[in-house]
Amino acid sequence: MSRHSDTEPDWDKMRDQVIGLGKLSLRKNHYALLRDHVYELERFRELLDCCEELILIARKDDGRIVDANGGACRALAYTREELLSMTLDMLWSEYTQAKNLGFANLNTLGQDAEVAFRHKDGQRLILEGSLSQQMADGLVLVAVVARDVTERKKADADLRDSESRFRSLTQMGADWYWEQDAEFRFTNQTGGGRYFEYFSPSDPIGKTRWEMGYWGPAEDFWETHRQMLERHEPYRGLELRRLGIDGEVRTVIVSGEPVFDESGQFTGYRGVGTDITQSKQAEALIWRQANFDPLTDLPNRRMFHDRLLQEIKKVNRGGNHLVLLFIDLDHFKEVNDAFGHAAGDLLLTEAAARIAGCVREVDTVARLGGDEFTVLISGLNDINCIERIVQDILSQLAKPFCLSNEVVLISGSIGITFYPRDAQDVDELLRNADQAMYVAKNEGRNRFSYFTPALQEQVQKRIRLINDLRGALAGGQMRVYFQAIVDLSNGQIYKAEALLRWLHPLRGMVSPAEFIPLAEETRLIIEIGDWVFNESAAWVKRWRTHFMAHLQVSVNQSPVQFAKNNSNDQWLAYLHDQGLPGEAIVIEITESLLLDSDAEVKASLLKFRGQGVQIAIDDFGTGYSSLSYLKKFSIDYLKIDQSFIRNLAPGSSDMALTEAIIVMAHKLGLKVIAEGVETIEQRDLLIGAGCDFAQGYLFSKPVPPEEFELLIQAGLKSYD
Ligand SMILES: Nc1nc2c(ncn2[C@@H]2O[C@H](COP(=O)(O)OP(=O)(O)OP(=O)(O)O)[C@@H](O)[C@H]2O)c(=O)[nH]1
Repeated sequence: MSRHSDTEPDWDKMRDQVIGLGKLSLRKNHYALLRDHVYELERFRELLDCCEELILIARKDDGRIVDANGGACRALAYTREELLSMTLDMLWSEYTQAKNLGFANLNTLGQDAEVAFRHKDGQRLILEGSLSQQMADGLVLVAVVARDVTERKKADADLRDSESRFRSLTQMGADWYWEQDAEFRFTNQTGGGRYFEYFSPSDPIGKTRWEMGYWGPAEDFWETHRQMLERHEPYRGLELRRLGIDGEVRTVIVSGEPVFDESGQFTGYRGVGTDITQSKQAEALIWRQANFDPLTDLPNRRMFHDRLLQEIKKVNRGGNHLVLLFIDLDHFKEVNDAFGHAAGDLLLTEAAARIAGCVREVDTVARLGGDEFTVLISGLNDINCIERIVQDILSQLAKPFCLSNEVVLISGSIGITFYPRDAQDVDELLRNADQAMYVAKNEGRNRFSYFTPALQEQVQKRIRLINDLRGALAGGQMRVYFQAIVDLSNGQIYKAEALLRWLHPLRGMVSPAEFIPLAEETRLIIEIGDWVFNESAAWVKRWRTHFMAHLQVSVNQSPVQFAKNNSNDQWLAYLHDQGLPGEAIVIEITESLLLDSDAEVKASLLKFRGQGVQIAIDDFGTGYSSLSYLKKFSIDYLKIDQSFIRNLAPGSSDMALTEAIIVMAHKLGLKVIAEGVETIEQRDLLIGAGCDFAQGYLFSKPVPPEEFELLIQAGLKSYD
């Protein structure tokens, strides 16, 4: 142990503080020299403690730590005392292994190496530094001088990770990343998938964007864009197009932002690009499908509506007249029925082309659906030339259509309306054109009709009537009248026809000719027809029970009612409920029903007949008067139309026709009823011709059921 005074240092203590070798090499008799060394060492020690690097000295053999500086204490969170009580492998788990390998697994002894130490709290610290061996007093010491690079390594790894993520994402996706210098020339481009293969040269490096064949949405686009670049402004979603080597235009979206260095100096732009060609194409396809008719390639109803609206706005801003033509092909259904839907399609396509050929490019020809087309003609100074255009369309449509192996003749009916003369808005204009077209149809087809104020009045009246008709049944305004049908052999009432009457609260009696077509069109006839049937059945039941056991009532059934599947079943069920036999009822149908007939109509008629209900053909002679179906559908009665009876005179053609019908019907086993018999002469001629039954004013007008009942009771006064 050494002695010491106040002025003299405590050598024993100092000796302990001297780094590493001090303790072993200290000699007291070298005091003066030593004192200088000690001061020097103390300063050195302080310096080493302050430095951020870790310094650890340990015995190589057992790894015991013999010295540690302040940097080591701070980095590892141990006090110096703690460290001096530890071995190196407690901090560095691979120490023993590294030592056994002669530290060969470290880069090289004495050079920068990277080792993992353990922090006091268990965390892993990456140290980068050197490892050296020293000899002191016969001992081999290992000196670790290192820096804690954990944070830096982590930041490097994060950066590498994020770069690799970015790289793999840009490689995988169709988007790309680009950089430009201060002259807006590309310096880098990454990603883009196959996009750049569409262009030659595909490499943009060294070029500006406008040198690469892109074009923008407007003619002066590049000028404006370059001005913006010069102002170093960011941009988003710039849509550009470029022609690819495959001849297809490709669309890209580009976004960019200016880049500045640390001194605030502008160094260029960087940004991203996306090829949106496919989505643009899909968008265009969807738009086309939504706005064009796929069969004829003409604008469809929706597009037509838009264009009509635009044209109306132009007229409202002071433009010329606007003309709307509504074209419907005549009897087009027959083309489908006779030659098939595919042939119908061919005809529609050809008709579309012919119509389009009659008007200017600027006019809109559209297909609203089915065989309906519209033409919008705007900016006309002289509206008189419309008739020439319409005539041209009609004659083009009337020319033969060659469909595969067939030559088909067809025609069209056209309605014409003017804006603003005929309507206030799109819907009204279209509706009026449609109405005018219907007038052309009703007047015989293959012609045109203008929409006129009278027509407008007619249309409004029609709309009012339809509205009133909707409430007529519930409002108790409907009546069933009965007209007697007499047996011409004895003048007795044998049957009656049930006839619908509408007693309008304001207009009085509305003619069936006026409201029945409307009821059919609106399908109100189904409900009304059921009511007529039920009423008729109820009355005939009463009359059969009290007055005339064999009385039959005929009820008219329109094709619309036939089209409703279960109408007939319902009627038969009602008869059954009333306890009435089928023979009490005759169903009157028109020839056209049989002409258009399908298997369902036939089945339906057979079902009636199966229940004893008889079938009569109404208005015979006015339609096709085809004989074949009379047999095919097992018809019971023919009703000769009153137009033949009206002019019945000996030797007249109507007389000849009437006689022929009667003979033919009898040969086929059918009975004949003459309609509209008004005079005794007509009656006698019919008796002479062998007609079975007759109805008409001569015998009785259609009368309310109560009156008809009196008729049955009283017998027919006019028959004598
Ligand atoms: N081939 C074909 N037929 C169609 C198409 N769309 C609708 N139709 C048919 O076109 C027909 C249109 O008939 P309508 O206009 O009602 O009647 P029409 O026979 O022309 O008789 P009128 O118009 O009274 O002269 C219907 O039979 C539809 O089934 C289509 O795209 N292709």
